[in-house]
Amino acid sequence: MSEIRVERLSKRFHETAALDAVSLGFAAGSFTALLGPSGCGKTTMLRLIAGFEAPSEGSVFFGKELMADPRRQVPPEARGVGVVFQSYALWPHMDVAANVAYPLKARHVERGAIAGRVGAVLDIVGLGGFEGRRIEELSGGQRQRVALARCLVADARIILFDEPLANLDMHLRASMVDAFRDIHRRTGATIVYVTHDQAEALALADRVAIMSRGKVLQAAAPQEVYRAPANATIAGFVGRGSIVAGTVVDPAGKTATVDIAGYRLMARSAGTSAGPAQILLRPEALRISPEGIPATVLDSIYRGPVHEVRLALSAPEQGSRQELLIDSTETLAVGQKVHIAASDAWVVPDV
Ligand SMILES: Nc1ncnc2c1ncn2[C@@H]1O[C@H](COP(=O)(O)OP(=O)(O)OP(=O)(O)O)[C@@H](O)[C@H]1O
Repeated sequence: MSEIRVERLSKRFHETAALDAVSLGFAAGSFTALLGPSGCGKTTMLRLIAGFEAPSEGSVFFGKELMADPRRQVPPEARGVGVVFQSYALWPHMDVAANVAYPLKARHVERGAIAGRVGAVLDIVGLGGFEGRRIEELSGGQRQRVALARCLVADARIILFDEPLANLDMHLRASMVDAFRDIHRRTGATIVYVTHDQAEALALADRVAIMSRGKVLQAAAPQEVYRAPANATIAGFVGRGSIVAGTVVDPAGKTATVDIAGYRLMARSAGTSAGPAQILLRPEALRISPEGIPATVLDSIYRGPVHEVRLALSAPEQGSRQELLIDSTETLAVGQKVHIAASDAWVVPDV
């Protein structure tokens, strides 16, 4: 059974509630990224699913089968789950083939069948022909691929990743992201992937679960988490952007008219009422225009094709200074006065 469901799952370590009554389903064959700041409970959730920790309260199901509750705990080795950690947990003195073959040997798979299976998974992770290499002779990325191959050889229907790319440089990370996507396509396994890197989560997963302080704040498709974050914490955590104070002038269902610093624009909303509101503006939806939100350039950093420009809103009635981030193809001078038009905006729900 490759569907996972956790129900009111809690884990306390002394006074710390590492996980706090979380209910979440992971459909068979889905790829979910658990995303959130350090200490929010991502690894704890993974360890409870794998069986390395027992719940304080609540339960873990694989399909209809109960894996764990406070009274019953199916041991990790009986759950049929593959786990890949950021520390590769390989045997450095053994060669690649021996490391990858380990789960098959533990299951007493016939010797003749092992070499073929090992060769096949090494091909999948791009290490065909590396069987005889010693682990100590491999780069970090290659080691991570061996760990992945060892997980795949066991044919697990559920694969759990705990920050598997955290120790790799940017270039290697990009190539491993491709490898993970490929593996998900090939195996159809249910994948739960822990990361605190939002770009990785958005690129890989078909669903992102944003966690904070032991709770899941929002679990939705990457596009939805980015375009329609359920609250200001998520908006600040996923993608670049600015949350500014505005006023909803006309709620009108899913497209509200809002006023920001005296300029009116249309904003998507989940249903809001008239009055003060927080508005999320993403840099790619903003541009310099003859008419728009009045602002002053604070600084400008060249980031490849565009300049990332930080602006102060000219809105004396708002009291505290409010900032806006835009991507501009033009070079702008510090202190320059401009107007900003927005092709998209989101009224952040009040929670
Ligand atoms: N074995 C433990 N004993 C005591 N406290 C723990 C233990 N494991 C985790 N915690 C605490 O539980 C909370 C959640 O930890 P967890 O490792 O799940 O967070 P995380 O989101 O994976 O963080 P990171 O991104 O830093 O790995 C933290 O406050 C942590 O200190």
